[in-house]
Amino acid sequence: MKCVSRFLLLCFANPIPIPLDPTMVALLPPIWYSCFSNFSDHPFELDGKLWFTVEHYFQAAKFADPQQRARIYACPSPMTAALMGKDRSIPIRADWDAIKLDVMRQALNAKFDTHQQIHDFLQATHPYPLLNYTAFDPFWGQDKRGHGQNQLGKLLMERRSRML
Ligand SMILES: Nc1c(N[C@@H]2O[C@H](COP(=O)(O)O)[C@@H](O)[C@H]2O)[nH]c(=O)[nH]c1=O
Repeated sequence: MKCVSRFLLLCFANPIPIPLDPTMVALLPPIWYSCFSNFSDHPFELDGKLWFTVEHYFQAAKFADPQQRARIYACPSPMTAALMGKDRSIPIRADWDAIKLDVMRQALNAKFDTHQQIHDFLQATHPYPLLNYTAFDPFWGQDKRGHGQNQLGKLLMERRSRML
């Protein structure tokens, strides 16, 4: 990866690199970074099953109910898995807030262990900050004003630091 500035943020949920300075230009098409989205089509095995996306695994893990887990597992797209995971007509695990970072970490590990190409691409983004750029998710992402915890970006950078 070649960038003219080491301060470029690589944004992947809405993959538009944000130059912090007008002289900064990414030399890769922004869409390439979408492989870091949890919606990306990179299946992996975990807990004895083959999961279509990280989003499927993460949303299913919210529920103790095996039927709801099975429905999310079989969702035809990550968006339908995300919508089903937000359904509160079936209760989520009481300890969800305490475990959700670990669940996401496990799924990301499985994804990047399974797919060598995106593993190498994640490694190649070093030392650029990774930003899950979204106005709609103040926990997993961050908006253009810097509001939000960017926990997904942080987990990806944590995974990347173990590759170096
Ligand atoms: N809505 C959306 C994404 N949101 C994803 O939703 C998950 C958080 O779900 P929850 O904890 O239920 O709010 C987390 O995986 C986050 O990345 N991601 C994307 O790439 N594209 C999207 O359109």
